[in-house]
Amino acid sequence: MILELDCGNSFIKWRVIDGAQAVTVIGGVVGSDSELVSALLAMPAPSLTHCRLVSVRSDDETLALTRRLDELFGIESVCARPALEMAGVRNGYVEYQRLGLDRWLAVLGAFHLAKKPCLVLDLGTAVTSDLVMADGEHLGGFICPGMPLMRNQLRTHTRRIRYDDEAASRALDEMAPGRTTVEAVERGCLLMLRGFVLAQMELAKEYLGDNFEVFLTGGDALLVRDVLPGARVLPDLVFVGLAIACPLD
Ligand SMILES: Nc1ncnc2c1ncn2[C@@H]1O[C@H](COP(=O)(O)OP(=O)(O)O)[C@@H](O)[C@H]1O
Ligand SMILES: CC(C)(COP(=O)(O)O)[C@@H](O)C(=O)NCCC(=O)O
Ligand SMILES: [K+]
Repeated sequence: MILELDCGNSFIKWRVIDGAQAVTVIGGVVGSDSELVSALLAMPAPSLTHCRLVSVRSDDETLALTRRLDELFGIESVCARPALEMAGVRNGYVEYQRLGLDRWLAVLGAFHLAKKPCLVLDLGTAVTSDLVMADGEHLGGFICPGMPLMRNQLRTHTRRIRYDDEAASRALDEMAPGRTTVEAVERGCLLMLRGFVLAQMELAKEYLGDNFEVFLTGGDALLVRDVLPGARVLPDLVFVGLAIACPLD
């Protein structure tokens, strides 16, 4: 059994796959290392043999987690590393090491699945967009704040915008002009996000032509699915790239 981890800025996405069949046995989303450990300890006897992971956290944080996994389960972790070129994709960053590893893996996964030009949108703490041409050349991309960052900026940098997360989730049931603060902020931020992804579609047409595939991933992917009807929504896209970047055989 292989443990796979995608350590983002807010959450750790984890899953255990049966190495032989590459079938997901169990998985989830947790908020901390300790929650991950609890979830893993609660699993019904899954003998973990390997771990592979991608992290956009600090090296110290990542090391602390891999040490704990080694202590508890006796498994060594293989971490995805930056690369200039891999699986037919050429990293477009001026300094390839600086491209977020979650972005790199999502791009590798998308190009592997599409085998044609791709626009990759990842909606997490931050929202990222990456463009890849037909020949695998990664053109670079864009980063903007995601929903959690937008709402938290408003809540912490104004005096009178205050509401809790539970109210926030209800506010998006409709998109009419907000009649409460929570509705006004949540719907306003969501419109910004939708505007961003639509702008990316226009850019992608300009740079990639008309025949490109759109991939949508990250915890908030579903919030913009309506405005991107042709997009492939793949919550596990980073894991597709992780398997390419860290083969275990
Ligand atoms: N099961 C879930 N647990 C946590 N967050 C979730 C879940 N489903 C959707 N989300 C949303 O996903 C967002 C975080 O996305 P994610 O891709 O995990 O971010 P990151 O990779 O930056 O940690 C949050 O804004 C939250 O609204
Ligand atoms: C842009 C990101 C913060 C996105 O992180 P996430 O929202 O997935 O937690 C991450 O990919 C990152 O730290 N990138 C390094 C900077 C860059 O890609 O240019
Ligand atoms: K992201």
